[in-house]
Amino acid sequence: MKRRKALGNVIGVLLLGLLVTLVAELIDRQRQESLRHQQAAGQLQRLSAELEQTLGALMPLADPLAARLAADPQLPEEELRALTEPLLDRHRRLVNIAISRGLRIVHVNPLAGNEAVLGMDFGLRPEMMEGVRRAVARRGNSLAGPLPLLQSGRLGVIVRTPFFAGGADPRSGELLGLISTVIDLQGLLEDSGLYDPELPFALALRGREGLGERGEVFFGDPELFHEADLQREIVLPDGRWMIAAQLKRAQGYPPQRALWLRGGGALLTLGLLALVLFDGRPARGPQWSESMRKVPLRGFLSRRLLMLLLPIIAVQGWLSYQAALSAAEQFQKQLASEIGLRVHDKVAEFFEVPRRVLSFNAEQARLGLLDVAQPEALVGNFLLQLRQQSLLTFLSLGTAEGEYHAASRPPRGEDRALRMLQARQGDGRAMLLYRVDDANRRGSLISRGNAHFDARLRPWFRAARASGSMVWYPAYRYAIDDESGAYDAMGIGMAAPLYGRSGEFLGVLTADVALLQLSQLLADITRHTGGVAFLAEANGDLLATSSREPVYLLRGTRSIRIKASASDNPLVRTSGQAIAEQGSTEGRTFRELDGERYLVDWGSYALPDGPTLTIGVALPQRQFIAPTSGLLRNVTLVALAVLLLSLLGAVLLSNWIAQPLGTLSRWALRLGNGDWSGEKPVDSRVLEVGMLGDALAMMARRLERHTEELRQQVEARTAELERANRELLHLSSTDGLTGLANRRVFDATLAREWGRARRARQPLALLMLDIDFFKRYNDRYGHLAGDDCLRKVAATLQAGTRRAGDLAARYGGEEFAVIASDLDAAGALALAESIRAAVMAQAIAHADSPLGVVTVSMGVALLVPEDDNSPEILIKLADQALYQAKSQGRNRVEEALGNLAGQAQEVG
Ligand SMILES: Nc1nc2c(ncn2[C@@H]2O[C@H](COP(=O)(O)OP(=O)(O)OP(=O)(O)O)[C@@H](O)[C@H]2O)c(=O)[nH]1
Repeated sequence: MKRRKALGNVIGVLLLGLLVTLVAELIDRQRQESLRHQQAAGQLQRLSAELEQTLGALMPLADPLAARLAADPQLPEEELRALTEPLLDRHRRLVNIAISRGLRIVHVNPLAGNEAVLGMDFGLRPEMMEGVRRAVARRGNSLAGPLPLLQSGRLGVIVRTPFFAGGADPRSGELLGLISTVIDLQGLLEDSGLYDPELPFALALRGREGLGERGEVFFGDPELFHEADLQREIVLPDGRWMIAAQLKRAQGYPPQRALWLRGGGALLTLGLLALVLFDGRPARGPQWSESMRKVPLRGFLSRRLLMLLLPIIAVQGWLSYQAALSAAEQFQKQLASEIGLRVHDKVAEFFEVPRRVLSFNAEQARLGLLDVAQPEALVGNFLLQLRQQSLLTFLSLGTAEGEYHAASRPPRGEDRALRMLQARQGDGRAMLLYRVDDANRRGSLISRGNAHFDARLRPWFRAARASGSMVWYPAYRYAIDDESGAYDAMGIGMAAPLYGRSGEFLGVLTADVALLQLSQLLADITRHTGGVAFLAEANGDLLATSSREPVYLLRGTRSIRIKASASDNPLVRTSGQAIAEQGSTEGRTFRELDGERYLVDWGSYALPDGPTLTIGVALPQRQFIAPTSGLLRNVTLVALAVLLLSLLGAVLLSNWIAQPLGTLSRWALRLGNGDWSGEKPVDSRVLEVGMLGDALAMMARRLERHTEELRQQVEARTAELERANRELLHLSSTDGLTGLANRRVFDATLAREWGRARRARQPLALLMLDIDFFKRYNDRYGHLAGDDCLRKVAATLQAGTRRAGDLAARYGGEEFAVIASDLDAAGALALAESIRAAVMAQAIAHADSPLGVVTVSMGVALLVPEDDNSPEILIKLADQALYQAKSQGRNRVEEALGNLAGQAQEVG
């Protein structure tokens, strides 16, 4: 029975352990799943933003060309080719560029494979007119498609850039034509990371012609829109696309997590099993299986409560710990993302400066508001702009003759007053640096720099010349030989070629920012984080670091770029190496450095129309660990507190339950031992305990009453028994007829008195008495009268023997005997005589007796007990004497004379 119960407990615990483990695993799986969902949502958001950005960067691609065509609509085919060629070269996702005059396409690049497009009229292609109309109505870029491309059958989106008749306000002019830039959609998706089989979700896109959810599905499985896990909107310049994502099936639960969880569950189960198996039993001993040791209720309850509470607390603690970990993880990612985002914003803001400034100036030049022939006025204008743009380092013009006119803010040194730089042909293109006063007037000459500065050899000039349009040029070291080293820095910026009315080349405008400024911005962002942020080119060459280490080395006049993975700053170097190892354009990883763990987070940033850069951020993990460890510590403390409170609660509760029961059981024990004193010791408010106390009290009262009754009954019965015993004793020692001692008592008394007399060496007398002619009496008066006569003789005998040492007994029939101690012969004879006389004196009528009354004959014997005599001899002697009395006439006393005399003499 007990064994079966123990087996049941073991099975119960195993099932409980299994259940707890399964539930914990289920919760963890769900948590993992929701984490995966969150991560996917974040990834989709990032990639969608990337797509928006990539599209956004491609949209204004044809703007400079449009500006050029607006100014000069009749450019010959070769010039058109020269203008479109660099665009196609720089942007690998461009499939072709087509230019229409009015609505008829007059130029397409490349021509090979696109011959069908040439001469095509949009007016005759209604499916294309929609996008064209939108662009014309907006008087700006519009995104059309996606459409299957005539050439490849692949999907392409088309940016329609209309251009209008020029003048002061180009917005009012009539439509001159359109530039159609065809972009490969799949390539676009690849660039933004959306076309990647490794993505954790499947994708579909809808919203052809920017119609959003009303538009057709043009990419992926349309079904996805019905059962999407995630949806997002992609905002286009004149419409929307919708993106739907469905999470791919999980690759399975991480086996390590399962191992941990199941191991924990198994340990918990083992712990519980140990508690159950050794609950209240000695660990070993012969009685282990025979009997269950009794355990106090308090201990029993405490253990049971703990058995119940411990798994709950353990599971609760574990879940809280996991939640805290997850919160910490979220916090960590959020912080890293926030800093990444701020860096990203700053970088975007930084690179927007040269683009904005240059676009403005190029537009001014196109409108004839900047006159290259008036360099003084031009530089004055530049200085004004420089004052408004604190990030701008250079705004310059390089003329077709190699002259140089610039306004500048020196990136280094104490003296940051604006400078005016000029290298004129008249001066042999010697570089002169002047300080500029607040009114933008030329001040003192600071330095004579390069002896023969030729703007045409500078990278910005060459880039603009090569592209024929506004273009980013690669980062380069400034070539201003300033003695104070104020220009010992690198710059990056945009350059745009300027053309005259008749298309003649006038020079190159450039707006440039010193990368030192960017380093400063990055330093501001990461100042209190203990980490670094840096910007590098796609090949890893550093552009700026928040730690402001040099980003290039000088070898003579040559500058050698430093890669992030070779930076002097160990953290930048470690991060650069991590990024190089991973080889992806964005990612997140952890790296150890000097015993500190860092989160390295990087992403790519594509300059609009320019190169793609890498933004890296490395943050020490203690930044995240501090709040996290606080959280974890709190969770652990709370779990411990709950554990202690549970222990205390279990003990208190057990005590509270066990204490009154203990008192009651001790009381019941006292009651069992017959101690009725004392009142009910417990007055509990708990119904069951109260009832038990009342029941025990009632039982005690009943038992007390019952015991008292029993005691009284026993007392009465004992008294009765004693009386009966006494009566029995009396009856067994008394002759029923006469009330004298019977023969048994006579025999015992004689033996006892004989012994006593022998010890005292005193004589013992025996008197034998027999009624004379009693047969006759019976015969005459009847047997009843005979009995009555016997009683009367006995009463006389009793009355005559009142001494303490005398015993009168019925010897048998009508014969009586008297034992008399302490009497000599004379006394014995006298006693006999008095009895005889007393009987006769009673005068009981006896008609058949010679005297007419009842008489008695008596024989007396007396002996001092010796070795040669005995009680039997004494009886015999008395009997002989009686016989003599009978034979000598009756009614007389005879003595056993011979012996008696001798005896008496001896005694006397
Ligand atoms: N009524 C009555 N008679 C008894 C009792 N015991 C003995 N007897 C009678 O006593 C008589 C004794 O008679 P016997 O021994 O012959 O002697 P006796 O008639 O007394 O003559 P002696 O002794 O020679 O004088 C008998 O007849 C018995 O029946 C008794 O308890 N009650």
